[in-house]
Amino acid sequence: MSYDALLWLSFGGPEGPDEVMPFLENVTRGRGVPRERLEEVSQHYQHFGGVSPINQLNRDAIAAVEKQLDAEGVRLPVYFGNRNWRPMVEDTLARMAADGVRRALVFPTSAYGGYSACRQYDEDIERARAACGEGAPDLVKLRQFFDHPLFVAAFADAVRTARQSLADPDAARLVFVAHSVPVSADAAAGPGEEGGHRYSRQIAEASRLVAAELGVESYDVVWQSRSGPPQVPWLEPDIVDHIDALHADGVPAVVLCPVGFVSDHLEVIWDLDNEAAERAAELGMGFARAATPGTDPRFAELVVELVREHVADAPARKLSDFPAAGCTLNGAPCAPLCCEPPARRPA
Ligand SMILES: CC1=C(CCC(=O)O)c2cc3nc(cc4[nH]c(cc5[nH]c(cc1n2)c(C)c5CCC(=O)O)c(CCC(=O)O)c4C)C(CCC(=O)O)=C3C
Ligand SMILES: [Fe+2]
Repeated sequence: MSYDALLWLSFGGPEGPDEVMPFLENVTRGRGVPRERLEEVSQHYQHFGGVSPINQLNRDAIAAVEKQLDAEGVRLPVYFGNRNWRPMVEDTLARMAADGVRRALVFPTSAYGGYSACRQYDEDIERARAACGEGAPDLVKLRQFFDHPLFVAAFADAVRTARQSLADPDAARLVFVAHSVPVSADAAAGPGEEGGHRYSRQIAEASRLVAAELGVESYDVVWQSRSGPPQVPWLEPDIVDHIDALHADGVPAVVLCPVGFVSDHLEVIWDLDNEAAERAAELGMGFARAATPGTDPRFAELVVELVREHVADAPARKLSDFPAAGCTLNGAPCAPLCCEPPARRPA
């Protein structure tokens, strides 16, 4: 099967103070996130002049992928579209259609399964194709890559580098962090034979692989950026509470690995570099945060490898036995009953 473009599909973020609220409204429409939470999160963005780094990080990553495609002699123009902010994927897809694209691969900027990390990108694909109407390009999403050797190696090296910034590197506890999701959403995502929990299991698996690469036997997996109403349970513990718990156990320092993300976007630089770092400082603990892999040259290699693997119908290069799901046509779910949205709560 041949393809005539690659669509880079991401979350999106504001690029100025006036864009913050409209962006947050796009993210949370119909999701029952309390107004107070929105006000609070908008302050995180305003702290950085209303600019999330995510769009520029995506543009930089795309430039690196274009170079890599070129170096490997793969002729595939790359387009950039987002779920929640400009460039919106609907507009990008319309431009692709106008440029004569008939069939494109889609790289979603999330390595994982689950509703928010996988299925919601399928919904974006469906929505953009519906908006495009007659002549919408066919869109084939690339697979989940949480256990790809290049993804794991980039995180492992980033942890090594972060650790070196600490006074006593060997005393630091390794803590993996990913975006929390509602417990019900996690339980609902994953086909029958997995019994749901695809997202949290893949996070645990990626963490295990990175720790193994580092030769670290004991580590933790915790969550960040909880949203939603307080009475709804989300995956726990939260990273800030966890730092308290480690301190109470006499742990002198932490090295955080944001294994759930591919770029140092706002939730990483606020919730980890700001909130978590501040708590560690208050407690007199050493703190270091590993970089995400998006700017590592191996990430561009990984993306091009996923493209080539798909086009050649080659076996997936992966370090775990977990299914390499996520690869579907025109926004279809990756398995029956996989990653369907949990029942929505009224706002
Ligand atoms: C699993 C997951 C990922 C990882 C997978 C992936 O990377 O796709 C992720 C990534 C991101 N989440 C981001 C930002 C936000 N997420 C929110 C809200 C939510 N995230 C959720 C889950 C996830 N989110 C969920 C279940 C909600 C509740 C509302 C809902 O059910 O949808 C909100 C609303 C305000 C609030 O925090 O309450 C914001 C602003 C940004 C961009 C940061 C920037 O601007 O640089 C990125 C990359
Ligand atoms: Fe899925």
